[in-house]
Amino acid sequence: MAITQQQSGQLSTFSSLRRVYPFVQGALPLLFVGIFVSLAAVATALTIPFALRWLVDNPLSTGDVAQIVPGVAVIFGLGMAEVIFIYLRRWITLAPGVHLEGKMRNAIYVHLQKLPVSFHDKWQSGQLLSRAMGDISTVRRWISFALVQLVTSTIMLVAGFTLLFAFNAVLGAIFLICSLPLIIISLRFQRTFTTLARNSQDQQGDLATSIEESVHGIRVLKSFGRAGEALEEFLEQANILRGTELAKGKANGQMWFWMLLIPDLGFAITLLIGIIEAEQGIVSVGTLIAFFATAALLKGPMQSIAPMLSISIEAASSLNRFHEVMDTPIEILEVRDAKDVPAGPGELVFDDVHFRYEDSPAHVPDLLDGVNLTIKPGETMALVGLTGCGKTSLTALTTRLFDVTGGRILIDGVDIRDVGIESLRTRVAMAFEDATLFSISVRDNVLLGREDLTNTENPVLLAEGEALLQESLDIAQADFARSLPKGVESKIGEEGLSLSGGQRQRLALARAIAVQPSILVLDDPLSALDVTTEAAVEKALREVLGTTTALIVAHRPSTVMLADRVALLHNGKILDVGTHAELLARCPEYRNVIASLEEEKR
Ligand SMILES: Nc1ncnc2c1ncn2[C@@H]1O[C@H](COP(=O)(O)OP(=O)(O)OP(=O)(O)O)[C@@H](O)[C@H]1O
Repeated sequence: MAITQQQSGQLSTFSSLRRVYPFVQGALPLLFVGIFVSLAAVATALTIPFALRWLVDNPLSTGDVAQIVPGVAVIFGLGMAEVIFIYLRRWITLAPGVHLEGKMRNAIYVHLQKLPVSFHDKWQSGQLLSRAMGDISTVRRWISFALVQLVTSTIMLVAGFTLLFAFNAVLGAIFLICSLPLIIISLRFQRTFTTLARNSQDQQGDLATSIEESVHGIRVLKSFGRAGEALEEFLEQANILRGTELAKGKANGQMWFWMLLIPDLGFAITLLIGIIEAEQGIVSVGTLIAFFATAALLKGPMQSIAPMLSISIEAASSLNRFHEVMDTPIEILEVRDAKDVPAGPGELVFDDVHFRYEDSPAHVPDLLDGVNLTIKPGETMALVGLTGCGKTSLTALTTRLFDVTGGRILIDGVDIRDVGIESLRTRVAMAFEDATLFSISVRDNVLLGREDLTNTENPVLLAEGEALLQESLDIAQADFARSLPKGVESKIGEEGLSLSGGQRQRLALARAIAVQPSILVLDDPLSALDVTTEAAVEKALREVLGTTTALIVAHRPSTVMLADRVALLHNGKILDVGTHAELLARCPEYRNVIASLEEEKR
């Protein structure tokens, strides 16, 4: 999805930057200390011209050698103090930036975990990755460096110009007038650079997605001989980004050109008039030197406006991109003071359930258009239907990956929207056809849903976890895990890619079993297994399923055989429920579906 600039994109740079406050709040005292130290550096620097004036107008003009040495020593001391203050500022302001970075990254991670599956369906992972990494780092750089610098430069400019006016009002006014075009140039730069910065960040996100997708899908690309096309597409995106970066560089370069030229021009004009005034005795040489020493000090802050502005604009844009994710509401909400799912036998009821995807066109009827189905405690129900009829969608509703758009789902008589989501997801475990494993050990993958047995020091619980791990592996026929180089401690490659599809499915099944749920929802989790392994898994599963309520999406007739009853999903409704034999005998649509499943199998 191409991310379009949303509401937050229309905020001014200042309003966008202000939104950093909640994240930097805790580190504000340190930030203020940083600004204070920075101002001390400024004050020290601005004192040097006074010392210079004194040195030129007094000991140097009178030739009082005894006073020259202490005068020089004072100037040297002031210079050293300024260096130390600048060093301290850099050191002190590092911590608030790192604090903010951690806080923002944690916040976006937590929010991403809570956002509904529908959000993740719409957003490219590269876009999320670039917002969680690159954009947050940009904001950190702004806080640690640009913000303090900007505040210090502004104060230094105000104080410096006041001093210039105090030294000589005419020269001060000339220097100020000569510097005014910088404001117009800065405003023009801000307009151009805001758009460029935003485009560049979005394009970086698109590029990250492209890399992520080609790495993830490398097998498909290679086997279909599409690596060349993928490379071309990547190069095209990289070229677009290069163009934007070059445009940014050009805008920056132009800005720098004026930022360097204008103060120098102002300096030259003022110097010329200053020399004429000194000639005429209107100002003393000492005052003139002090004036230009101050003016020279102001060149730094003036010229720092360009880079500070560009960092600030980038940070504003990064904050907008960050908030586009953070502002997305968590649609799957818990009721206030949600209770745990009450202990019960595990009856699962779909009561006139309606469901449609957000982006489904208005004229299309609901995907699930009044599903009524009761799965009795301990019963195994297979769910069959033609491809695309909504079986996976129906299973996703049971753990509130999506919410029903009408009707309700009850567990032991309680609406699943009235209980805590965490509690719901420990009572209902799912395994999907597309088995996702994490880059952690086999043990941690299988016991993922059993924090109570892993995140503990208690030896009894740890032993229980070990026994459960072994049992789950046995039931899922995942014995291969024990022969991996480090057994169950072996770390699985990214998303388990170093395992075969069937091995991944078996570990995902073991993970669902290890939750010891009262309701098990399996979305065709055995599709990648050979017939013999599938039979072995089913035999072992039958023992577990004796006490567990199960809803199994079946794509193979053999999976249907595992069930006590079968429900046929047809045109958004449950058309019939019965044993395999009953449905075969009385339901032509069922015979049709079974025939198509057998066809697929061949
Ligand atoms: N996240 C989504 N957003 C929008 N539409 C979706 C989404 N997921 C699925 N769909 C659409 O909903 C319909 C039902 O999909 P679903 O995966 O539930 O069917 P299924 O019966 O499980 O299919 P299959 O048997 O092929 O696995 C399909 O037309 C699909 O394109």
